[in-house]
Amino acid sequence: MTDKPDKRSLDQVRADIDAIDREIQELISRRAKCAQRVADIKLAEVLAAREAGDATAEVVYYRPEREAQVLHRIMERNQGPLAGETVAHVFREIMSACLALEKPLQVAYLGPEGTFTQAAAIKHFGHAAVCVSQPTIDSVFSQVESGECNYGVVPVENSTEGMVSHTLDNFMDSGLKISGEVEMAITHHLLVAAATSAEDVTRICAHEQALAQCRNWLDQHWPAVPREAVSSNGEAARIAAQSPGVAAIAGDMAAELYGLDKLAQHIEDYADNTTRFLIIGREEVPPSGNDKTSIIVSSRNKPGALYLLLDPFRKAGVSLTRIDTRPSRTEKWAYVFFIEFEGHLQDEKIAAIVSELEEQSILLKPLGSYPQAVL
Ligand SMILES: O=C(O)C(=O)C[C@]1(C(=O)O)C=C[C@@H](O)C=C1
Repeated sequence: MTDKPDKRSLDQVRADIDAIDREIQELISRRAKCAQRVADIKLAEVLAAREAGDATAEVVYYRPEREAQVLHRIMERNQGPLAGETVAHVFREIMSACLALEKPLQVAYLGPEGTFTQAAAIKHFGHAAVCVSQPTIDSVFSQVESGECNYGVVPVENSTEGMVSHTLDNFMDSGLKISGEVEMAITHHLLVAAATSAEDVTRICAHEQALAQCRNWLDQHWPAVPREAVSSNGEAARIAAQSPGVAAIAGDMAAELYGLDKLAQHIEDYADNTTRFLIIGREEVPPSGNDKTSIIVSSRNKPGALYLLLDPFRKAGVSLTRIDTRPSRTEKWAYVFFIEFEGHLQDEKIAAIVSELEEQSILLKPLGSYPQAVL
């Protein structure tokens, strides 16, 4: 049996916590000053490059490969009692704040507010990034292309609903690069305005994908209540906040944003429902040591075409993480494949595979190499 702590020992431990907090705060300030110094160095380097005749040189404040390395190292050296991922989340926010001191990032995401895409943007960039809601995937791309926003966040695949073809189609025409990926476990709740009871609910609203992902649960628990598909779960939550008769299916972010109560939690039919998002930007990302590469390849419509495209990966022992095909949109493209694999375009082995593929395909477009998701 452990002794009940007395008042003095509680005070003592709190005094320890106060002293530790002071130290942590000092260290965070020192770290932030380092980030400011980093920003000065980056700016000086770009000014020197411009003076030397490189008119296109631009300061790149956000460095995804460096952030991934920092977060990996934090998780590796973690000794507990906090989980490695928990500590990494804290450092994610510290780096986010340090980067905002260098330059606040504008991040376009597929909105509206309260959707999982916004949650993905915050998970990846931290709370110091300025996240800007966009009505469509196209406008996320165009905001980044025009330089209005530094980066964009778009959904690319869902473990139960499959790939988001509109995102992949955008890559065919865009010069943007993938600079990162985020995975989000998607958990849905049944949400209502405060003080609404189950008996008051006469309609359930959600995006059609969310309605599909919760179909069995709804059939079992709410068979008689009409369901209505709306443009997003965030929109459903907004409606529920204004109309007590409406329940919304949405995630924690929407519940918090609109101050909704949970009538039921985790109502999705499949527990491991995950959505993957891509970060899009204008720069190529240097290797982090733990990277993925995405390419678009089109090949001639001849027997064994897919086999020929995949064989270089098999020979080099490189793991594919995804392969998808889209209907070709030009006459000469017979097939268009989206292929993702482990490694970086700057790795010799990967560069050799890509040049072998180039010989066999009508078109090969690298979409970028980027650090594998850490959190
Ligand atoms: O190392 C850099 O290039 C930094 O700008 C510093 C820092 C950090 O806080 O650690 C901040 C932003 C970058 O995205 C990466 C890392």
